[in-house]
Amino acid sequence: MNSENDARIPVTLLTGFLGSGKTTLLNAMLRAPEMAGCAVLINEVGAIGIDHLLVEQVTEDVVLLESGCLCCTVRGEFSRSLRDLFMRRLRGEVKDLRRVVIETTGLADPAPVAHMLMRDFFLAERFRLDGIVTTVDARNVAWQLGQHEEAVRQVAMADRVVLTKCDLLDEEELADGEARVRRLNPLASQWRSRPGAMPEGLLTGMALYDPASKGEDVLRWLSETAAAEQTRLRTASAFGRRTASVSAVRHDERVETHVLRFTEPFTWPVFSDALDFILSLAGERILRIKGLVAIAGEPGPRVVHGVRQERYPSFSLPAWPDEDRDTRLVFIVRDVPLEALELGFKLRTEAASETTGE
Ligand SMILES: Nc1nc2c(ncn2[C@@H]2O[C@H](COP(=O)(O)OP(=O)(O)OP(=O)(O)O)[C@@H](O)[C@H]2O)c(=O)[nH]1
Repeated sequence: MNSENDARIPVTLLTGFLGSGKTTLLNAMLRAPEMAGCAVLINEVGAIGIDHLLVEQVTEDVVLLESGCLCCTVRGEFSRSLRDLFMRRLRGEVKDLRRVVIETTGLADPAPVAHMLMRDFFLAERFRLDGIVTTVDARNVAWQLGQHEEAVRQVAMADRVVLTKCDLLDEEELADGEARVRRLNPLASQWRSRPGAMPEGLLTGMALYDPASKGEDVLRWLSETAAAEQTRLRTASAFGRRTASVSAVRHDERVETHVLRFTEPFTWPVFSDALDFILSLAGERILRIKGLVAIAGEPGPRVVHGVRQERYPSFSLPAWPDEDRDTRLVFIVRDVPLEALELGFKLRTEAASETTGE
């Protein structure tokens, strides 16, 4: 069946390593007129979700998948959410559903998600995996592809790759990033991001996702997923119950997500200094930071982002996006205990308060 006379709802999988610009690209995509009628499923690991609060509310249908990493819990909340979406459309509660975009976590392996969309009978009859779009952080491409298997899989399985942070690099560095991507996946088309805009034609002409065009590795990952699924089904029927995970260990076990929460507002210089202190101590062991920070006297939170040791410009929201007014910081780290982060923050903010008398 060609995709033009296929009535199934196209699903785009938006993936990419930690901090590579998925949410930024998603916001740009949702502003594009051709994305009208798009529902969004956002998956986040960690005790709190922040990304869904930062997706601009141009679509009413933003669903947060928070019960764990999508690739590990694919049979649970993810398939349920897609089913619910379809049933709500049938009941007329979702008026216009022309596309679904699923933003995965930065550590997700796309293979189980792709496998589920292609093999689950209910879903495969109603939705079609249109394609996989992967964001690649041009500034950190060598580190990501060199050290993180998840990043390699995300690029290898992509139909379209968007190189991000291009505004921060020169032509030679960008060409190097593109060449690294091409070596892993010569068939994926590549785009360079432009701040605030969806790359032109990014989603046009994406036919059905075709794993066969992606090389042997991708076929192997998909078949490993299928084999794990068979084992799961056998185990499930043997014990008469369903289990949630497809694979016991899919991620680097040393990578953890910690959440710090503070009830008292900060002053910006004190917070900023404490965060810099943590970054200087933990260094390369910090993979990603993001959070909402309560600043005394400001009506909305400051949004902070960091990838490895680099902090990105923070910005203020005019109002809090939900009822919760606490500072919430998510740290994705390797080999950094939560207590070290807590202690670092405590020491530094207390010292600053003593100096300034706050
Ligand atoms: N200069 C610049 N900054 C960017 C670009 N794309 C993203 N960023 C910044 O990079 C940081 C991370 O971007 P996100 O869009 O949150 O990245 P993400 O992939 O959704 O992050 P996770 O969900 O944590 O994996 C933010 O501070 C963005 O503003 C870009 O093209 N140029």
